[in-house]
Amino acid sequence: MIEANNLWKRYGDNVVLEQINMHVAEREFVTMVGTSGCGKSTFLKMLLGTESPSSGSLLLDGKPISSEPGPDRGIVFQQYSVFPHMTVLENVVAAKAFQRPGITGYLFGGAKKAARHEAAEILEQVGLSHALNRYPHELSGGMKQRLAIAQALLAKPRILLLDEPFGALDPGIRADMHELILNLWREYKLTVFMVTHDLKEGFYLGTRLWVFDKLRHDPQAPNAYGASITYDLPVGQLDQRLYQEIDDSLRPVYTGQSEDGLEGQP
Ligand SMILES: Nc1ncnc2c1ncn2[C@@H]1O[C@H](COP(=O)(O)OP(=O)(O)OP(=O)(O)O)[C@@H](O)[C@H]1O
Repeated sequence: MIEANNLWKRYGDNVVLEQINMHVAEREFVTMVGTSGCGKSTFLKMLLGTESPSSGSLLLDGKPISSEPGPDRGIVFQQYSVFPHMTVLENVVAAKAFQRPGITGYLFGGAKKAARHEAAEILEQVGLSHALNRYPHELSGGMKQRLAIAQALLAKPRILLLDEPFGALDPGIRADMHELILNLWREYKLTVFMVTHDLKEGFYLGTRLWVFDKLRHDPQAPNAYGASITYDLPVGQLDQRLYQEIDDSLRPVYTGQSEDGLEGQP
């Protein structure tokens, strides 16, 4: 469904990503980890279509991903991206209105009624039916992310892009969100790409885990080389030593070597 062929991304002299090659089939759940600034969000933005490759190709169904976000792709960010002056229901109805090409964001009559009905249905699926008339400031962090997920799902996307969506949530709430996202992934038959800083979360949620890291590094010119996908693992095959190796590679000071034991097991 999605493939990258020798994909590179540069911002001026800063090589962010290099030599990315991958194939992802429909309905996979890819989790992505890597040190801060290594280009994970940039990669998601290329999948969304708001950034484009500097060279190489990124294809969806064999065609280059268009430079506009399309209804087949929805995204949820870590920062809550909802309209503060609208209720939960209005937020989702507004997301629906903005989906219509060439429209200013207003719906009238029958279209508005249908949108409200659809919005209420999707809000029930994400567990917010009791909060339709609340404003975002009256919601918890987890509830705000449920709302953002509802907005992203509204267009019935095939691909859901998640950029650390649970990074700001407490562990208990995160566990609830994990169950929600796994249920939605199955129910909506989604293909998911999710960035996380939490390796355990990556292994728990994904069918496949990618680690982004630099294959080559020049201390004199830190921007000369970009990150690639250094591990591409089917998640069912977790090995303690490998887990530790990846965990070590995600620490701020990357030594490249991991000779120590198996402390900090998942
Ligand atoms: N629009 C832009 N213009 C110039 N440089 C950019 C732009 N967007 C990102 N970058 C640079 O690209 C690099 C990768 O950024 P990106 O946000 O993709 O990293 P990340 O792996 O998602 O980081 P984090 O885990 O901290 O969120 C950084 O050096 C960043 O400064």
